[in-house]
Amino acid sequence: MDIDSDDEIPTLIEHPTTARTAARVPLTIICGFLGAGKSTLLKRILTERHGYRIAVIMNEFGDTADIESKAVNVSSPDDPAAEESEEILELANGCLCCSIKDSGAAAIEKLMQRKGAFDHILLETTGLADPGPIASIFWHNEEFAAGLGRDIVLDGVVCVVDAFFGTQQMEEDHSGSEDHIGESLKQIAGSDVVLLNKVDLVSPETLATVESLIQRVNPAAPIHRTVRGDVDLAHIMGIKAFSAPPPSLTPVPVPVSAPTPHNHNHGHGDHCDHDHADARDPNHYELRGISSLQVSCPVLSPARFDALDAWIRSVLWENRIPDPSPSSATSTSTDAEGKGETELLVLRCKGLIAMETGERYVLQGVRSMYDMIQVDNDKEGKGQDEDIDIAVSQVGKIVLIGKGLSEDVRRSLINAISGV
Ligand SMILES: Nc1nc2c(ncn2[C@@H]2O[C@H](COP(=O)(O)OP(=O)(O)OP(=O)(O)O)[C@@H](O)[C@H]2O)c(=O)[nH]1
Repeated sequence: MDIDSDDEIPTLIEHPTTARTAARVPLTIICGFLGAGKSTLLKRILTERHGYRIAVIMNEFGDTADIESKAVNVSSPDDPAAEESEEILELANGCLCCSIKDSGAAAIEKLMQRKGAFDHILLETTGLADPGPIASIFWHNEEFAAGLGRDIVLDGVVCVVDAFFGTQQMEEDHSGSEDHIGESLKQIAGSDVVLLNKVDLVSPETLATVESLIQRVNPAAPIHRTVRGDVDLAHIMGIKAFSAPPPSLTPVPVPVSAPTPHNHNHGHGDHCDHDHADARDPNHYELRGISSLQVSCPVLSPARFDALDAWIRSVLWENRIPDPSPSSATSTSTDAEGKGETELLVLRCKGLIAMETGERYVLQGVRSMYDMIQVDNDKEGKGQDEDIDIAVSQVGKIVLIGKGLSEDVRRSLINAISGV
């Protein structure tokens, strides 16, 4: 990406706030461990009066007796669409429930025929699903962009984690193979928001432990504690994870006289009752083959921005850091020897990049696909304090989540952005 090139300058026609993009319905992917509480969350959304018009796409709503019985109540026997009620149900609170039993795309296409009847789509995945490939269907997919992509835009990925079994699941969900990353870790890695559910079942200590694990696997995702999926829907919908700066990467401005910042990336409500004794090195963490890496990003010149872009391409597309010197070479897929070292693989990357020219870019990546989208300082700071723009212009941050994110990778990234 060459930001100096005239070809790359965003055109006035395609500004993000134009009518074309505004008309698209946001879609949120809900993933999570088996039994973590995905269906409970969705049932709550489908049955409570919350004022949102949401279409929920569930895997097996045929098994969800209480939702079906409500649907029977709202279906009229002489309704010509009754035959279809097995696939799309209209619920009393204005939501729609759609089954995705057969072909996912067909279910969504059918749903989109009712566009206007809902403002948001929630898509539940199975407990074993890796959200990365699913997110890819709705992002950077040419077929999708030419078809459903005209009506739908990916808003974010939400992962429901079981507070009771979460730690155990993350520890166990890892086969003997060095290359295997457990699905539960992929789900946390691939998410933009984590709902830590079933907090009623655990002690504050257990809660702090599982929360700390999640945060170290995915430092970019805010964590919200929930009981039976009771969450303010604004935390999981309309988050614009693929176009707006991640809130957890947005530095909070601190008054000069303030004490040492209480550096919280996660947003579990307004309280903070757990201790932070477990807050180890926040820049690098590895659990069962998956690791995360955070690097502060200085204000970049256009040349450094290009170097960062080239670095990301090399890491995401070729699974290697660019031109590693023999002493700093990280074992990669091209390393024939590979003796015991971990292959470099980025499952997710996020970042906020400030330019000398005053522009800000959001980096958002899912596996080999990524975007660096320019953020409109005035319009995209939704719900944020205006002062934050000042702080953001001074420093950015890059977070990588995946495998083999060694010290060499960090050094190489720092070199790329600092020009060393
Ligand atoms: N105590 C307690 N139980 C919960 C909570 N949330 C869900 N449950 C229960 O946990 C069980 C599993 O919840 P589900 O919502 O079916 O979980 P799921 O993620 O949809 O499960 P799969 O579809 O099998 O992956 C159910 O018996 C729920 O009633 C919670 O916050 N606290």
